[in-house]
Amino acid sequence: MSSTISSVEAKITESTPAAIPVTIITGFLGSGKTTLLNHILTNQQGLKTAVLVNEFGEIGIDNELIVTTEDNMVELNNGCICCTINSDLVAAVSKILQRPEKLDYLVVETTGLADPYPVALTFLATDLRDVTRLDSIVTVVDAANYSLDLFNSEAAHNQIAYGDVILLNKADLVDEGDLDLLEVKIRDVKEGARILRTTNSQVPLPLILSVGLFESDRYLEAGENQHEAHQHEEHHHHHEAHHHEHDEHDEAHHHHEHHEHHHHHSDHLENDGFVSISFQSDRPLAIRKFQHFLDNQLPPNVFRAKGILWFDESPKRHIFHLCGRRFTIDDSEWENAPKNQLVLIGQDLDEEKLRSQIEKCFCLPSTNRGKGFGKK
Ligand SMILES: Nc1nc2c(ncn2[C@@H]2O[C@H](COP(=O)(O)OP(=O)(O)OP(=O)(O)O)[C@@H](O)[C@H]2O)c(=O)[nH]1
Repeated sequence: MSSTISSVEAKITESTPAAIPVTIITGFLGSGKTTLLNHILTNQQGLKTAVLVNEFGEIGIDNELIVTTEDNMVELNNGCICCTINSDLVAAVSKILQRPEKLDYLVVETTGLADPYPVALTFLATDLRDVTRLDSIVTVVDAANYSLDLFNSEAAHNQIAYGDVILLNKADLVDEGDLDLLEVKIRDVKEGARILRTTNSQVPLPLILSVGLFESDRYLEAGENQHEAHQHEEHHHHHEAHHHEHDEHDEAHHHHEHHEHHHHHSDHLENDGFVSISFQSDRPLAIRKFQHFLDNQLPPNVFRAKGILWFDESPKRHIFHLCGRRFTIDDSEWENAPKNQLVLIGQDLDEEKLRSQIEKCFCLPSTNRGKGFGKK
């Protein structure tokens, strides 16, 4: 480590005695980020932890799925926090820090399509640097869907490249040999990566929080060279720099090359071609029709879906997750009036067709439920 870098680090430490440690949780769609967040919130005892969640999709399903009961969660649903040094993110964090109660830790969960680099930079290159200390970037990898991630998304690649700790999650779904192969692939993207194998993101918290793993020098150097003059293009620059770092690796190389020519800041809002379609209704779904939709109509380009579902046949609140080709539906209890909320995320989706197919899964309004026709 050069003396310049050490002095930059020393300066950061010195100038921020009461800085709140921040961990960024990143990882591709459905990899287990919210599961990790819940694990942290449940087990980080005695510490006041605030969470900031950025979700891809118009309806925030995650706020229904995160275990916090206190008013310590902030959602940023309008747009992707990864796109730039983001004033919304700065404002949201500043607001959390201004609360009267003392805060011990901040965890930021990015969307599955976010590049963690600009998120990290937002903590390093704005006023936040005086009040926060970026502790680590934790990347959750879905071991059952990994190659697909890498193939389809530049963000997925960067999440691994910038992860200080990488959780090889969903180890229960993959056999040992495949996990070994995956580790090799991940080390191709990030040499010397700290990889931990997990199921349900259950990692001992001392291994990921307050670990001081984040190497601010890498980010600050990039900032010095490229960021100052073109604040809005740091994302682009980053990819260029990153490209050089990894151009030995064919998969990553092709991938990056493709984006390098087409990547422009505003394009990134399209999130590597992923789009989300949201559905809400206060009519119940017919279980057989929805099952038929899942089994026979759901196209393979829907990569991720999540929802809080209400079935006509069941008094329960059902939590629906689809990651790749696998889906689960779990039971819980309604705390509010039942309704349906569903988000589908994928590439090249035929929105009109999907909307019409889902619409057909809802029950016709019945008179004894007292709802008018077409009521939404
Ligand atoms: N079998 C299995 N399922 C898991 C594991 N970890 C998480 N899941 C499930 O995977 C689904 C997605 O998990 P989330 O934690 O919501 O994933 P996420 O990364 O927050 O998803 P997005 O916010 O949509 O990107 C849920 O159904 C989880 O219960 C695991 O280790 N094994």
